[in-house]
Amino acid sequence: MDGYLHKWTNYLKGWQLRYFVLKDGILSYFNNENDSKNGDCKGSYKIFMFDIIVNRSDKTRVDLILANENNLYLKASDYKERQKWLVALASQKAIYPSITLQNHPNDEHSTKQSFQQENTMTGTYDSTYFLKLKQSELKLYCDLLTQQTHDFKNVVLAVRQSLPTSDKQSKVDIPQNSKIDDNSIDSSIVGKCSDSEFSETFNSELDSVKSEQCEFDKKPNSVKKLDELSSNINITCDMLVQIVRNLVILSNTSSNVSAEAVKSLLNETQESKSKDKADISIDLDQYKYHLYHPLYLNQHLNQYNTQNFSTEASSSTPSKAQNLPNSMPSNELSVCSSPSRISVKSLPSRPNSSFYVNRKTKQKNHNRIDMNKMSLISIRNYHIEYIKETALLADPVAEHSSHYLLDTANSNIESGKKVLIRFSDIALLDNNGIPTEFFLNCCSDVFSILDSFGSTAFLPVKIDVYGNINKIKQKYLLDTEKFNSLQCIIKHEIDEKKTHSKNSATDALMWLRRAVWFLREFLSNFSKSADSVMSECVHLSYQKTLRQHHNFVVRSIFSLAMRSLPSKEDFYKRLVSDHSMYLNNKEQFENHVIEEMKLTVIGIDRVINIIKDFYTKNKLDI
Ligand SMILES: CCCCCCCCCCCCC/C=C/[C@@H](O)[C@H](CO[C@@H]1O[C@H](CO)[C@@H](O)[C@H](O)[C@H]1O)NC(=O)CCCCCCCCCCCCCCCCC
Repeated sequence: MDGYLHKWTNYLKGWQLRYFVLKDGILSYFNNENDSKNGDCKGSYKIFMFDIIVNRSDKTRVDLILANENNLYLKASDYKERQKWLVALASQKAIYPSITLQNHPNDEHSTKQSFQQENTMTGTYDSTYFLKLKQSELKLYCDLLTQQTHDFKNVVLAVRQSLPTSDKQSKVDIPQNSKIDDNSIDSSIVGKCSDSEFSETFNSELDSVKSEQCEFDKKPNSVKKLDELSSNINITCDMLVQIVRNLVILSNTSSNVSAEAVKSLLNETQESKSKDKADISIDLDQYKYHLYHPLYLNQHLNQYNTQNFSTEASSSTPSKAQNLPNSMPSNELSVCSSPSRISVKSLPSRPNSSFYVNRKTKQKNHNRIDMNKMSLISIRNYHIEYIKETALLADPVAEHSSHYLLDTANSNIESGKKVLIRFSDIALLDNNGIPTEFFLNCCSDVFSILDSFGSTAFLPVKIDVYGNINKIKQKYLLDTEKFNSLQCIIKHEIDEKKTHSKNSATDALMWLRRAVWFLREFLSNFSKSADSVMSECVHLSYQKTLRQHHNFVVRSIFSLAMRSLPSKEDFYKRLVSDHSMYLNNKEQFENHVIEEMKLTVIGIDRVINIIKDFYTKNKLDI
C-alpha cells in the first residue's frame, strides 16, 4: 500500500505531508511520490516493532508506538483512508513478524532490534517477546472492532431513522451480551478498548446520527454501506480470533521453542491472506516437541505412530463393567437418584468409547501417509478435524444425534435423545477411587454445552478441556484394567517419575479439575438466586478458581469470552433442543434446571475434593 500521510515532526514543524510506502513489513517514507520512484527514502521502519494504536480522539490518526517513546504519529486524509492504513499495517505486522525480517539499510531504528535479533540468531523463542507482539495486535483489533461496530451501529440507526415511523422501533434493541460488567474485564489488558466503550448502547449514538441522517443516502447505498461495514467487521473478528488462538498457543508454550516453529505456527493462521504459503512443505519431525499445545499435534502424530491402541486390546474391554460398576451399561441408563429425575430405559446404546478410539485411530492411520509432506496450513485444518474428532471421541453419540442437557425435563424422552451422564451418578470404587471412564464422560458431557453457545470465543476453553480429557483417556486406554481409577493413573506416573512429563495425565487432571471447579462455582452462583446476572456468576467463579492460575494473556482471553456470554434466558434455551419446551413453561423449567445444577454441584464437590486430597497427599500441585 502507498499514499500520502501527514507525519508529525515536532512542535516547530508540526504535521508534514509525506509519501508512505508499506511493503514486506517495512514502512518507508519519502518527500513525495517521485522520490519514492527514485528510491530517495527519508526513513523506514519495521512494522513489527510498533504497537499500532487506533487514536480515539482523532479518527484520521494512527499512532505507531515504540517502547522507547520514539513514536511515529500519522494522519490520513480522512477516516476511511486511516482505516485502510490500519488494516494494511496490522496485516503486515501479523504477516511479517520480527523473525522474517532482514536488516534494512535505511532503518532508523536498527539499534532497537537487539532483542529481536537475539531471538532470531539463537533460534530460540522468548515467550515474552511473542506475547507482547500478540498482545499489541489484540489491542489493535479490539480498538478497530470497537470503531467498526460503532460505525455499523451508526448506519443501522440512520437507516432506521429514515424508515417510516411505523417500521421503526423507538429504541434499538441492545443485545444482552453486549452489556458488559465493568468489573469483569481487565481493561489494562485489552488496552484502550475499554469496557464502557464496548458496552455503549446503540441509543447513545442517536443524537450524533440524527444530524447526519438527512444526507444519508437510503436504500441501495445504505445496504451497500452495511455490507461493506459488516464485511470489515468480519475481517476484524477473524483477525481477533486468530490472535486469540495464537495467544492461547503462546501462553501454553512453556519450553524453548525454535523461532521458526513459532513463526510458522503463528503465521499459519494467516493462510486466508496468503494462500501461496499453503504450498510450503515442512518437515514435521523438526516440530515434534514444539507444536504440541493446545492443538496437540505431537500427541496426535505420536498416537498414530504407536501401537498402543490395538483394536483387540481395548475394543472388547470385558473388565470394564467390573471396574466401572455404575458406568453406562450397554443399553440402559439409570438416572433416578433424585425424585425429580427419570429412569431412562432403552436409550440407544452408547458405543464403547475405547473401541471408538481404535476405530478412528485405525482409520486415520491410513490417512497418515502424507502427513510429513503436509504444509502447516493443511496440518492446521487437520487439527481442526482432529479437535472435532476429539470431541466425538469423548462423545461418540454426538456424531449421530444432537444432544441436549435437559431433554429429560418434562419426561420427554421417547425421542431417544441422549441423556447426559452426571457427576452425581459417579459411583466410587474402593478407596474412593474415581472411575476414570465415567469421570471423563461426565466431563465431556457437561462441557459439551459450550458447543451450543455457538461462539468461537469458547473455542480455547473447549480445546483445553477436551485436550486434557484426551490426555487422560490415552493413558487409560493403555491399560483400562490397571487404570480403572484416576488415582491409579496418577500413582503410576508418580512411581515412574513422570508427573512432570509433557502431556502427563497428572498435569491434565490438575487442569481438568480446575475447569470442573470453575464449573462448580458457576453452577453454585447461578443456582443461588434467580436474580443472579450471568456475567457476575461467571466473573465471581473465575475470581475464585481459575484467575489465580492464569497469566495476563489468559486473563484477557477470559475477558473476551465474557463478551460472548449468552443471556440467562438464552442459556436456559440452549439446554434443550426444543426451545418451546422452555418457553412454554419457563418457571417449571428453570426450577428443574436449578435443581439439576444443585445436584451437579454436590456431585462435583465429592470428586474434586477427593482429587485435591489425593494430590495434596502426594505433594503434587493442585
Ligand atoms: C457460562 C459459561 C461461561 C464460560 C466462561 C469461560 C471462561 C473461561 C476462560 C478461560 C479461558 C481459558 C483458555 C485456556 C487456558 C489455558 O491456558 C489454561 C492452562 O492450560 C493448561 O496448560 C498446561 C501447560 O501449561 C497444559 O499442560 C494443560 O494441559 C492445559 O490445560 N487452562 C485452563 O485454565 C482451564 C480452563 C478451563 C475453563 C473451563 C470453563 C468451563 C465453562 C463451562 C460452562 C458450561 C456450563 C454448563 C452448564 C451445565 C448446567 C447443568
